[in-house]
Amino acid sequence: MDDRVLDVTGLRAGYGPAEVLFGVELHLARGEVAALMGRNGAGKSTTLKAIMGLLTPRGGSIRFAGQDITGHAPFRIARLGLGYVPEERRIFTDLTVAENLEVGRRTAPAGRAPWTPERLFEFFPNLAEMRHRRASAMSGGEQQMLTIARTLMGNPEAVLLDEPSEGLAPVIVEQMAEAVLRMKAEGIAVLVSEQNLDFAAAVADRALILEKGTVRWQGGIAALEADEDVRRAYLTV
Ligand SMILES: Nc1ncnc2c1ncn2[C@@H]1O[C@H](COP(=O)(O)OP(=O)(O)OP(=O)(O)O)[C@@H](O)[C@H]1O
Repeated sequence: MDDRVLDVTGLRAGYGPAEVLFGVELHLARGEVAALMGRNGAGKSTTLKAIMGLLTPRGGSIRFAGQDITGHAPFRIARLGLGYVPEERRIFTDLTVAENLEVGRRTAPAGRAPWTPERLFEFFPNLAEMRHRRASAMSGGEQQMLTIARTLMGNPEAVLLDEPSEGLAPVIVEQMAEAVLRMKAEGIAVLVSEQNLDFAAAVADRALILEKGTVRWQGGIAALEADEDVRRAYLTV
């Protein structure tokens, strides 16, 4: 069986006249966590949006779970088992935590134990405590956690996570890292866009670095931590 859950080749995308991605190549193995790194504007969010179908690819191909999904609508891609957690939290602020989770519920693929609110509350004890609270009364970090929990209710095989640590307090960042590691323990593959090397090192096996819309470097996280030249060239400001 193919060990790749996601295969992106020669991906080009942009906004109007602006070309942003110039042939991105990346793959994600089943159950692995990979960090998509690079400075502001390198094209990380654009890559995730193009994979998810929120932006129509201008070239290249995207395969997910053995199917060509290039140019497919986001809801069809989600239905195949690809979850997406955008930078801006997408929750219903008028609904409670428990109701938000119900909105995300989708049938699990055969052979996989489905996520239920009860299982998720074990996973995210903070959310359990506030299950009847309206999402509007939650902090930004809590809302981010709820977005992840709701994505899991869709029983994804892989999740695209856009800059989960950005703008969050250190204690929430730690919880976020734990959440990613738990997803990995459940066999869910995660492609996480991230600028913070500490966060990437805490969760990922491998890093890919984007610069100006192409992957310039890829390798193990330990290799990246040890390579000051690469970090200086592509990561630090
Ligand atoms: N909606 C948009 N319309 C036009 N240009 C955009 C749009 N969104 C992003 N861009 C441009 O695309 C380029 C890549 O942006 P992208 O958000 O993918 O970068 P990023 O690596 O995710 O960085 P950041 O951390 O700032 O989100 C930038 O030059 C940005 O200005």
